[in-house]
Amino acid sequence: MANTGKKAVHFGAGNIGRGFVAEFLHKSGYEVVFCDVMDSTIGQLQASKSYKVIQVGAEGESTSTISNYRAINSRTHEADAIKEIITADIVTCSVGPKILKFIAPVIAKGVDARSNDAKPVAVIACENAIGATDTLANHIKDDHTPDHRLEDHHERARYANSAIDRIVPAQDPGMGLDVKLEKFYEWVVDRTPFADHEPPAIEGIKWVDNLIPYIERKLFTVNTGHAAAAYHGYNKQKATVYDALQDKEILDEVRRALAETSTLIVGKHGIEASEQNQYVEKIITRIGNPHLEDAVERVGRAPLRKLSRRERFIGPAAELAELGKDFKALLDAAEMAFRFQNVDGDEESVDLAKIMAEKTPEEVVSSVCGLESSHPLFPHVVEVVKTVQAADA
Ligand SMILES: NC(=O)c1ccc[n+]([C@@H]2O[C@H](COP(=O)([O-])OP(=O)(O)OC[C@H]3O[C@@H](n4cnc5c(N)ncnc54)[C@H](O)[C@@H]3O)[C@@H](O)[C@H]2O)c1
Ligand SMILES: O=P(O)(O)OC[C@@H](O)[C@@H](O)[C@H](O)[C@H](O)CO
Repeated sequence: MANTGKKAVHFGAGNIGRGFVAEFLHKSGYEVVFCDVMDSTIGQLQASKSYKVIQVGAEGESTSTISNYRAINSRTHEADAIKEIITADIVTCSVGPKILKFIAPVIAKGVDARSNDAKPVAVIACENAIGATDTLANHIKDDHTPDHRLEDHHERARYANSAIDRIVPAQDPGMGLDVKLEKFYEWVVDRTPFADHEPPAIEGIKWVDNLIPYIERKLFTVNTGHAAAAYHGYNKQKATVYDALQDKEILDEVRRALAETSTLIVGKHGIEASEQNQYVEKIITRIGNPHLEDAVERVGRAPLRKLSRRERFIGPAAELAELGKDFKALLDAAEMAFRFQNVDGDEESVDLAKIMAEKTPEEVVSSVCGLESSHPLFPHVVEVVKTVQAADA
């Protein structure tokens, strides 16, 4: 791809960062400056001129080569990262929703030092969370920008929420920087922050005026189904999501959970039931891709986040409970998530085990799931927690 002289700074050179975001930025002619905190990844990126993105699926394999990048450790070389942001066209990130607050200070300093005469930098968080860019923007503006610099902050940066969908499993360490992923992708971004400017030219982005139906449909179908398969699978000692879905009982659980979220999505967003059914079928095929080897531990990672109020189980179940509709399968999957404790390498699963051992069921539901005791879902989740605590005792 010809160099257009445009530059993107991307925080998080992990699976989706290298495998999807950087691939599309590269294809669109941007130089990509990766910012990460893992010396090993930064070192490999600095020592190489290119890496490969390998798409796998029933149709076979295809490969793209990513080049024209640099890399900075933004923790140890913060000043260098700030310098790059001052002259960047785009800042993206895929670091995980809980890490946004740690990258906010460096982005805030870079944005604050930009000229108001330049086009505002487009900031797009590519995380699995509703309103992730808003969360990042709030950290940047509220916690790291002086009050007197807020009034014209929008002259220096525009913040757009996004929904990003592509399954990128944990990579075999022998792969180096190369990334194996599925062929399918979807990247939907809110156009409204760019009403008075052209949005940045990035191949593959679908620009929309109302992102909520897209992000909710994605999170409550792809990620609800994925997580349900992973947690049921983990509890039946399955290694991968593919293995889990070969078990008819688990596949039924996934289908039941997605039937519940479909009721919500169809009713709330005016999506045709037949279109949602097709979407569900496509998701079940995608998460069951035998070529991906997606470990249940990766898909179940961070159970405290996944059991939280706006996330893939409690979020839709709470809305269904308010509507008097069925949410049983979502709570069956949540039960399996509560059982995802002390998993090797997963800090939140260790914290979850501690919380489950030390707190009353009511305290668990209010602190982990963020539900008020007056909410109609509350007593049902309390029963789930009681069951898991009794089994743990
Ligand atoms: N993997 C997928 O299939 C997929 C798909 C869509 C969205 N996502 C979302 O993308 C995000 C990242 O997921 P992933 O699978 O790529 O995870 P990952 O662990 O492979 O990558 C995260 C990267 O962020 C880096 N990081 C951590 N703290 C940092 C900091 N303070 N500054 C800069 N970099 C930092 C890590 O070193 C790592 O390289 C998550 O929000 C995830 O939900 C993932
Ligand atoms: O990234 P998480 O931890 O929110 O969820 C794990 C997977 O479900 C997720 O990474 C999917 O692979 C991805 O969201 C597909 O688009």
